[in-house]
Amino acid sequence: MGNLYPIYLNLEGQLCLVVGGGKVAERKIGSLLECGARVRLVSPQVTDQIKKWADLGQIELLQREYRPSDLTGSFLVFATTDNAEVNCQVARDCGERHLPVNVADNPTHCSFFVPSVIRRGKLSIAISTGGSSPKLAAKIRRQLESQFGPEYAEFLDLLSDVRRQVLADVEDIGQRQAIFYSLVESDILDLLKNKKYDQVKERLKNAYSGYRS
Ligand SMILES: C[C@@]1(CC(=O)O)C2=NC(=C\c3[nH]c(c(CCC(=O)O)c3CC(=O)O)Cc3[nH]c(c(CC(=O)O)c3CCC(=O)O)/C=C3\N/C(=C\2)[C@@H](CCC(=O)O)[C@]3(C)CC(=O)O)/[C@H]1CCC(=O)O
Ligand SMILES: NC(=O)c1ccc[n+]([C@@H]2O[C@H](COP(=O)([O-])OP(=O)(O)OC[C@H]3O[C@@H](n4cnc5c(N)ncnc54)[C@H](O)[C@@H]3O)[C@@H](O)[C@H]2O)c1
Repeated sequence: MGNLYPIYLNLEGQLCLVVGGGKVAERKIGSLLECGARVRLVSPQVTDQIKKWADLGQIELLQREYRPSDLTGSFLVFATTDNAEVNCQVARDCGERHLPVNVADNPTHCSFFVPSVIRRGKLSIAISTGGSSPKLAAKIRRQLESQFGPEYAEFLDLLSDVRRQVLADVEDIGQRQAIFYSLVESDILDLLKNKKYDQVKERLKNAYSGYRS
């Protein structure tokens, strides 16, 4: 396998098919729902949590064995059964239809892997070991989790607001770059971490008040 190409997908409203309804399916469905995907699940047996999602109308449940026609309309496919042959058939069917497929028990049949993810508001950090060791990916996630605290979510919200304002107010590209640079390099993250919000306001005011066109 060569280098993997990392991308961030917008799954809002997109139909994702999950084949199999066990522990792995439950984890994949949880993260798909967090991203606003529509989930169709096909599996004779399902976990209690999956049943709950179906009862609440949060996912579509087809409680039977997989058929190739289940793939119709899918944007992404996850083969998570405990039957290697079924998973392999799903991968083949997806290959014929040029559909991206994740196969839980066989990295060589995956056209994409699911990474381990840290989220802090709009910041997301994804970690993959190219299928070599999901356990190491999870360990690195835990290490990074302590390094990137909740203040990053607040910082990004501020940066996003300021960015919109600066793009509207400051015509000169050089000046805009200088403002963005000074904010990113400032001590605002530390101030947020220590809840010194008055000083944060001060920093923001100083950062771009002199530049208005
Ligand atoms: C990151 C994460 C994302 C997610 O699934 O949400 C993820 N696996 C996670 C957890 C996890 N995985 C496994 C256990 C059980 C404990 C253990 O056995 O270690 C646990 C639970 C735990 O660790 O507690 C075992 C396992 N995983 C795969 C196989 C099959 C194989 O390798 O052949 C087997 C062996 C089965 C066996 O032994 O029979 C395959 C894949 N798992 C991947 C991703 C992809 C590669 C990612 C990369 O590039 O690194 C890939 C290739 C396909 C895919 O699923 O996308 C998530 C961590 C979330 C987090 O905690 O942050
Ligand atoms: N990728 C990962 O992150 C990861 C992690 C752990 C384990 N695994 C592997 O993934 C596989 C699934 O693990 P699990 O713990 O979720 O298994 P599980 O036993 O909890 O669930 C298997 C599910 O597959 C369903 N199923 C069986 N045949 C089917 C068919 N023909 N059509 C549709 N659904 C069918 C069953 O009804 C059941 O719901 C195993 O092979 C395991 O080794 C992968």
